[in-house]
Parts: sequence; structure tokens; C-alpha cells
Amino acid sequence: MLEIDAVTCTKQDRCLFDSLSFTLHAGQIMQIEGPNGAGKTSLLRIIAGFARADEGQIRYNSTDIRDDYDSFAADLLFIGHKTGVNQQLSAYENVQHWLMVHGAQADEEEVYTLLAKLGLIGLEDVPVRTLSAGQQRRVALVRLWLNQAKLWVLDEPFTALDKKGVAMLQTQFQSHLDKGGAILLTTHQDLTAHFAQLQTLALEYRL
Ligand SMILES: Nc1ncnc2c1ncn2[C@@H]1O[C@H](COP(=O)(O)OP(=O)(O)OP(=O)(O)O)[C@@H](O)[C@H]1O
Repeated sequence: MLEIDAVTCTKQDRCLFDSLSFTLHAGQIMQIEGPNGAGKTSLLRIIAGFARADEGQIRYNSTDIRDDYDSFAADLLFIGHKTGVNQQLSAYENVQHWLMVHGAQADEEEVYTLLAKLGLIGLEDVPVRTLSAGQQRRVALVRLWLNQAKLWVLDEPFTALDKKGVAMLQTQFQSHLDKGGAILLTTHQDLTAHFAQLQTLALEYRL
């Protein structure tokens, strides 16, 4: 599904990674680990096509993502450190916005059921900026339940979630993998007990 081929990235005269290669197949989850500043976010942004590698190629279904970015983007769900939630809008309004952007359909009852599942009922009409950090993260993650994208690229998705939130997210990951999706994520959470098919990639802090 996704091939990272000899990718090199240098920032501020420091080589973060050099000639990095790996493959992610349908049904697989890969965790990128490493200390602060190692280059995890930089790698995710290159893979998502938001930044250019100094060298190397990212292929999706055997095609360089730059040759057919629209098809790649249609299959990609990226949730970064900055979660992409509109802070001025309510959770409900954010969901309506994402549905429109992704051309997805969900009736009002489905939206409310999802918001209830994520513990956001009673909070769905207030501006997101007034919610707690964990509640804001839950709003950002609603997209994982709404989206048909096959490839999820997620930067620290567990940040600020409580234990129940972490468990719910892991269950949703498994459901995505079972349907043939693939997940690439950074997290400091130990996922080894939860995903038999977990692959890990450790980036070192290079001087
Ligand atoms: N836009 C940029 N311009 C210059 N340097 C950058 C830029 N983005 C990242 N860097 C540098 O690249 C290095 C790697 O940053 P990156 O955010 O990829 O690390 P990370 O492994 O995700 O770290 P963390 O665990 O703290 O989130 C850092 O030293 C950072 O200062």
C-alpha cells in the first residue's frame, strides 16, 4: 500500500534520517518511536505530502504520491499535532464541516450517536475552545469514525486522552485494520499488547 523508499531529511543542518525505507501493507499498523526532536513529525509530514524529502520517494499503490496527489489525498486521513479542529465552532459544527469536506453522509441521529460514543453529548453546542484538552482531542478524533480513508497518519493521537479514551481509540484502530486499512502513527504509548501486527520504527536523535 505505502512504500517509503530511501527518504532523507535534513533540518537546520542536521540529518534527521538518511535513506530510510519501509513498507506498510493493508491491515498493518506501524508505530514510529524516538526521542523529542528525532524527526517523527517531519517524517509523517513528508509521507502525507505536506513537506518534501531531500531525497527519496513516497509511493502509494506503486505510484509516486506527487504524480497523483489527488488520488492519494482521497485515501489519506492525516491528524497532526495541531488537530485541525476549528476552535470557534462547536463539536457538532466541526463534524458537519468535515462531512461536507469529505463528501460523506451522516444523518443527525448518526452524528449525535457518534458524539455520545465519544463522550461529547451535552458539550456538542459550545465552542471547542471552551472544552478540556482531552475533550478537544476527542472532537479531533471524530474523523476516524466518519472517514472512508484507507491510510491513517496520526501524530500523537492518544495525547490528553483518559484510559477510556485510549481503549476506545485502540478498538477503532483494530476495526480499521480488520477492514483492510493501514495506520502509521507516532505515540509514546506502548501498543505491543494490543496489536499483533504492530511494526515499530525507531528514529534516533542524530547529532
Ligand atoms: N519547519 C522547520 N524548520 C526548521 N526546523 C524544523 C522544522 N520542523 C522541524 N524542525 C526541526 O527538526 C527536528 C525534528 O523535529 P520533529 O518535529 O520532526 O521531531 P519529533 O521527533 O516529532 O519531536 P517531538 O517528539 O518533540 O514531537 C527538530 O530539531 C526541529 O527543530
